[in-house]
Amino acid sequence: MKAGIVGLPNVGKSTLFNCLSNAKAQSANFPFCTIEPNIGVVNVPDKRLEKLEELVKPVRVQPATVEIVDIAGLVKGASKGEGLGNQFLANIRETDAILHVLRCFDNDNIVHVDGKVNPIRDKETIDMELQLKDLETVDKKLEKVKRAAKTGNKEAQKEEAVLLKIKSSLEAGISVRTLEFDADDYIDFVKPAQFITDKPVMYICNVDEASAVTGNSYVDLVKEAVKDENAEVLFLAVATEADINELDDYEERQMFLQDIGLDEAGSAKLIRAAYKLLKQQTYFTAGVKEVRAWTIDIGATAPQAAGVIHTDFEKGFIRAEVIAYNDFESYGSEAKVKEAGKMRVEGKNYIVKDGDVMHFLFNV
Ligand SMILES: Nc1ncnc2c1ncn2[C@@H]1O[C@H](COP(=O)(O)OP(=O)(O)OP(=O)(O)O)[C@@H](O)[C@H]1O
Ligand SMILES: [Mg+2]
Repeated sequence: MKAGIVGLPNVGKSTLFNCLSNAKAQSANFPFCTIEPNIGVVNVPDKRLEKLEELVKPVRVQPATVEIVDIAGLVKGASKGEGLGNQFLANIRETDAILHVLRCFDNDNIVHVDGKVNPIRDKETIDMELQLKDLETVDKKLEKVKRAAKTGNKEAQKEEAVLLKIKSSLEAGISVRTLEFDADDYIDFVKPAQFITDKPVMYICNVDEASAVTGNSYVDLVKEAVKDENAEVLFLAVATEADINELDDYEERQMFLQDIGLDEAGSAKLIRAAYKLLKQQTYFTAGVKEVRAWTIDIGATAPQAAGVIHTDFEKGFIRAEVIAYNDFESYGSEAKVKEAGKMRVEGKNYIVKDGDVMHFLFNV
């Protein structure tokens, strides 16, 4: 699962990537600095993992990770190939969620491709290009399904109706993610089409250092503009945090963050939000050799969770011993949790909860 950083050229996408990842992307004050996507595997900060480490004192600790892709900037006309657009749209299609970066800082030295800072117009420009790309997709699909629908094929007629609804919405500037579908229609017709505007989105307002804690009027405008989208809006002093992230020493980084009024890096918040946006959650294994956070889909069953460790664990799954994270923390060890009768045994149908500390029993 990966999240793609999307936005106009020169708004701070690569700089944001550098806040998040230790892989360094080139960032510079000119449009189209990035062409080939930069890919980074980013650790998901999790206080619970730190606590488990403290309690269990393992040899190794392995956090959950999420993949972040820094993509080239899109401009008006990208869907028609403007500014190398088509290639970049393909890069976006390959991601599972969109981190939409909006320039929310004034700075005359930093070029804005459309002349003036205006995050709302910028957002609309990007949305429109993505919607135009989806229109192309829907038109191609309609072409195929039309003939079958005409001959009376019921399934094709159903699909045609769904596609027509998508088409007219896109033409009205409405993204697929905001539409409602019958659950089966969604699974059969919408999901497989992989519409770009169906991917979950989060808005990241790139602000100046002085607005790192409070945001600014641009951020307020963005929040107002997207209030019906059910999407998260975060703000982050991207350039400042990228500078801080350059420092190797943790204490030093904390000091600089406190200087600008933050007790935690905005990028840490962002990574956790991206993880959620990708509909991922964490369970833990807590052995003396290794304490580890594992990533599963929200709604995964115990055998599916076991399968993330090894496919044999899933195939031969017998049962799982489960400790709720809060119990582990309050009793302080597996032994004490057991003593208190708080360890549960769960079977094949158990839906894993975020933070569960798990141990699997299986046959090979
Ligand atoms: N909050 C900010 N305040 C001031 N300058 C910033 C801020 N964020 C980024 N910049 C500067 O803006 C310029 C463009 O940044 P960056 O290269 O990250 O943009 P980009 O969106 O990746 O562009 P491209 O689409 O061309 O790859 C850089 O000089 C960067 O230092
Ligand atoms: Mg870039």
